[in-house]
Amino acid sequence: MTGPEEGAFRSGFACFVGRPNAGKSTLTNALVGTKIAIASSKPQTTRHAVRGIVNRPDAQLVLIDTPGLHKPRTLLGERLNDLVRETWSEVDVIGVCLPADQKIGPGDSYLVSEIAELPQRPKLIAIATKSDLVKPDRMAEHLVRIHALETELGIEWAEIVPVSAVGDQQLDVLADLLVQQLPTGPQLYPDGEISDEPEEQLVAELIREAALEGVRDELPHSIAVEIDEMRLRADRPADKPLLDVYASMIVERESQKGIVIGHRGSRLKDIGATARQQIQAILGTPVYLNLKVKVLKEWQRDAKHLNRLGF
Ligand SMILES: Nc1nc2c(ncn2[C@@H]2O[C@H](COP(=O)(O)OP(=O)(O)OP(=O)(O)O)[C@@H](O)[C@H]2O)c(=O)[nH]1
Repeated sequence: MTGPEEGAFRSGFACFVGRPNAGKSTLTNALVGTKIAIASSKPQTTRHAVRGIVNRPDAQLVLIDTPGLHKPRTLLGERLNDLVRETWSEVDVIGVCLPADQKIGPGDSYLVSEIAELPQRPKLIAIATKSDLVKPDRMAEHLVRIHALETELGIEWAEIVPVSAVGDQQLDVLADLLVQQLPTGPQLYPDGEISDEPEEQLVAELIREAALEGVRDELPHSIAVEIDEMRLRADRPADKPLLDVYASMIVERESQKGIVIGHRGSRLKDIGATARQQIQAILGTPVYLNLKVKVLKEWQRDAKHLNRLGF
């Protein structure tokens, strides 16, 4: 059946949620594609970090980043959780990522029940991620369990869809399903603008990701990254730009500083190399990266520090 709005342009916001390692980032990157371009314009329609924009002839889907939801033990934890709930209430559709190679557990149920309690609930799509890792019978079992969450938690899935971001299975289907949940409306961002996260914030996030690689369990939320200075070096020819980035990684304790720096500075070197590569790839400019590690005791509990770090 063809409704009156069939064929109309749709636009809106989506975010992916799920336990750590559920495949959210990989999925986002796969949907947005590799052509990330950074524009420094501030988002007009949302205060939240835009992770990427999917532009299609029939729709514009804006993917929003949210930190994970955690049991709050500090002021930072509480603020992050509030931010997450706020973001959830403002998007049109939430993709709940439930990796097919893992049993649905209490963490997943907690997350979904938190969404169920939102006063304004967006549409929900259950995404059985990493479909390439499992056989059809395991996937069938997984999908049945996902379906059962509806009655268990009092929610309703608009769709349930298996996807593999790595194997490029059903990505188009997922994009279509997400777009179907958006209201009709005009483009929210100009064409060609893939991500409009302010550059400094993006660079800080890339450094933080590099720093957490391999030590996520030891330092989950104890690292913040502050950009001390970031600008194009003055005396360079126009066709050979160099971006100078001075950044501090902020930890809470001396022992954490040791972890970040590593044996004879080996980890710090790796972090720098990884982050520099990522920044260069995304900004398209060669980068000189100078990284420092600072201890700011209990920064997560201190409102002044939190404000300064942008939380
Ligand atoms: N085989 C397979 N692996 C995947 C797929 N998607 C993600 N992965 C892998 O799963 C791991 C976690 O993926 P991420 O995208 O970082 O997961 P995330 O949910 O963003 O993780 P957090 O940032 O910790 O919350 C990575 O090693 C990915 O390569 C997939 O479709 N198939």
